[in-house]
Amino acid sequence: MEIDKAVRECDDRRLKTKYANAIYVIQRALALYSIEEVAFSFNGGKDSTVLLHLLRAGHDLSEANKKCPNGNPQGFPFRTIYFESSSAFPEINSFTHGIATMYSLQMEVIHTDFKSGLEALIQSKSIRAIFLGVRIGDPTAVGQEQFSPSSPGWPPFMRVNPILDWSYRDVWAFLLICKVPYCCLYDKGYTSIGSIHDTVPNALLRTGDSVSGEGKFRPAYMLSDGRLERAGRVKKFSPSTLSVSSSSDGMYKLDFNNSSVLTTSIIAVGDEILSGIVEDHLGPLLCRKLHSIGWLVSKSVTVRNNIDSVAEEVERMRSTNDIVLICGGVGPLHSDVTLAGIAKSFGVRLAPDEEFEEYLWQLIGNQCKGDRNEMALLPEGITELLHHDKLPVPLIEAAEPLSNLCLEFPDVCIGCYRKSRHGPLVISFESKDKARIDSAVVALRKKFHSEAFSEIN
Ligand SMILES: Cc1cc2nc3c(=O)[nH]c(=O)nc-3n(C[C@H](O)[C@H](O)[C@H](O)COP(=O)(O)O)c2cc1C
Ligand SMILES: Nc1ncnc2c1ncn2[C@@H]1O[C@H](COP(=O)(O)OP(=O)(O)OP(=O)(O)O)[C@@H](O)[C@H]1O
Ligand SMILES: [Mg+2]
Repeated sequence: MEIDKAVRECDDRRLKTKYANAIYVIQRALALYSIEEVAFSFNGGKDSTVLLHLLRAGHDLSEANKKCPNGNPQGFPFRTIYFESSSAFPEINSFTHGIATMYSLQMEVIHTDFKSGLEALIQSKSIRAIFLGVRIGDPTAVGQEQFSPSSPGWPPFMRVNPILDWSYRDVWAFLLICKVPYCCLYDKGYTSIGSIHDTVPNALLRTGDSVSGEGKFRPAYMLSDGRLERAGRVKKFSPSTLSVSSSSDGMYKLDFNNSSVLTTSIIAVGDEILSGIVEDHLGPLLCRKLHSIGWLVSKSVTVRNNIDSVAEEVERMRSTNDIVLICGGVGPLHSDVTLAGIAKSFGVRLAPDEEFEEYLWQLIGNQCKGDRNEMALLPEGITELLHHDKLPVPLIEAAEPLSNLCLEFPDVCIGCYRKSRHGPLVISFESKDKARIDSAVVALRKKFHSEAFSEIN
């Protein structure tokens, strides 16, 4: 099967993992439901195009596992449903029908609304599970798992989401590596496609510096920050009221000509700021930058380096702001608890992230003594990481000895911070027992070369 071969032969480790997981979900579904009981919901969008080819591969692999006597089984065996609407883009309609012909899909075109169409399908066709190209980050994915029963009030069926954890980047890596056809709108700057009434090309892909009038757009796969996939969806704002451009300092600029101003809050994390040892320079700098691009900063606070303080503040702020910016405590040191606090406020786990792991691997490779997997933990559900070459993860070598030191001296409060991005790491000790501080300092000195320390007070 060409899809399986293309992915196996590519050198994109992350895509291989995502592919293997998606195939596993498909095969699980095919073990739980007979082929007559499943349907594939196809609408010509990029996510459902990925799913079409995964289903082709997944089915072939299942057949291969069953040692199909004819070798390569022919045809696409899944009932396919397409809710065709007069407000869909003509390019989407013709692509969907063209693909149905090209891959011999048994496609049923439904002209009713989703609920009635699904009701009829379930009653008359004994469908029990439907494959969807829903991904985390889609507004409709909230609360969904790879297997999620339909919502209350919907006809009863299992929603199967094999690409739930795929990022925008994974989708494009797959489509390009497998060299499969996709709808031509994606080559014209569309990055996520709804109806003709709510979808325009993504302004972040506009070529040249003009942000108004007719323009040319780069293809969807050129969008570097997948979190902005839906910037071309204009449900809440009419196209005339919002424009997005990127400025020379790399910040995105949103221009509104009405009163819809983005509200943001800033959280600085750091005991050293609250102890008055270090001044917070980043908060005021961010306030100036955000103000200059027209965002309203409603609050700027500093919290202590502990998971609950971070979680409580994030919880409070995220309900009243469009964007919450948090800085400090995101490194690899034992005192860096910001990510754990964010995870707690969203009620999710910290889980190893393959993309972050790969990034760390490229950054530190074999120098890393600790468990790379453990260092690449991020709140589960993050689908996009922004890469910034000038912001490497520093202090990795210091992380493991310092966390061991904390285990050896649980009664001493050991803090770490830097006064500036490139400044030395300051390690502070606090305890009522001066002798314990002295012992901890001696133990710390043993863990590093003497030249590693510039000053000891
Ligand atoms: C096969 C299928 C099953 C769906 N099941 C549900 C469901 O269980 N619960 C729900 O709220 N919406 C369900 N929807 C609706 C989608 O969540 C969503 O509203 C629809 O895909 C339109 O997305 P858009 O507004 O981004 O274009 C279903 C849609 C389809 C095609
Ligand atoms: N009109 C429709 N007919 C059939 N299935 C649909 C329809 N609309 C949505 N779906 C299902 O819901 C999934 C999620 O839709 P969504 O719009 O997020 O993704 P997409 O259309 O595949 O890609 P894109 O995000 O680029 O628009 C689709 O992949 C498809 O499985
Ligand atoms: Mg779509």
